[in-house]
Amino acid sequence: MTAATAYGNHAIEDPVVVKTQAVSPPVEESTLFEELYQMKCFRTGEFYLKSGQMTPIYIDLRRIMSSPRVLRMAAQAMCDKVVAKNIKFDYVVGVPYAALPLATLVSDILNVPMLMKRKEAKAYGTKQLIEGVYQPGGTVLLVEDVVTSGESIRETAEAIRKENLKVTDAIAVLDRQQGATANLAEDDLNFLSFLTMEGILDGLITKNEMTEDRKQQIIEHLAKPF
Ligand SMILES: O=P(O)(O)OC[C@H]1O[C@H](OP(=O)(O)OP(=O)(O)O)[C@H](O)[C@@H]1O
Repeated sequence: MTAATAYGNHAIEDPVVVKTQAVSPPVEESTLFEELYQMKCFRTGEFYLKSGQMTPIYIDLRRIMSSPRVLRMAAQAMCDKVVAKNIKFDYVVGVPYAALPLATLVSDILNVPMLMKRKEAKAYGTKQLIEGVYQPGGTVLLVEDVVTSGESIRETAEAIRKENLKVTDAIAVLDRQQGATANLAEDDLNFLSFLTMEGILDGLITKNEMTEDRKQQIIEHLAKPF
């Protein structure tokens, strides 16, 4: 029997219990910032993004998979937001690769099935681009780690929509605030994030690692078209 839940109709046999809110109190932005700071996820210098743009600040959330506690906290933060916004979905898909561990935990915390989108289809086996068990017509929530332009989310949504699945919402741990919200809206995707670049820069000011002037310079740099 398929179980209908607050998150939609699951294509799995067992009754589903949504267990999100009872598990732990909501994650605070400042708490997650501190954990990411301690894990050295924020680096200033000269780095290049997927888009080719130079950035004076690089945010590497791939590091958090090395701490199950912090990884879970980041996933919980996204779950809190999804629940607060009352977003409904039947499947969770992480944008490959960095968001895959996060998506796994979001799937576990919300008890919603996960699917996996490959970067490239394999040339052997089933040759599928989307792995997992799903019913056409189901709705997918996309999970990202860090978003810049939103292009990776857009590409993932496109591949998922080709499988006759719906995608209306995407959530990330962090938005670099470089146009993703507007870009994704053009593709009928609502985008939410738990943290923002501005919040990270403010946090680095409190750590005496950045001045207000430098923050403004960085914001101006990141606002340039790329
Ligand atoms: O919003 P966008 O402009 O698409 O940029 C963000 C994407 O860039 C990074 O992935 P990356 O391409 O480095 O690949 P990875 O996840 O495999 O490390 C990040 O994990 C996002 O997926």
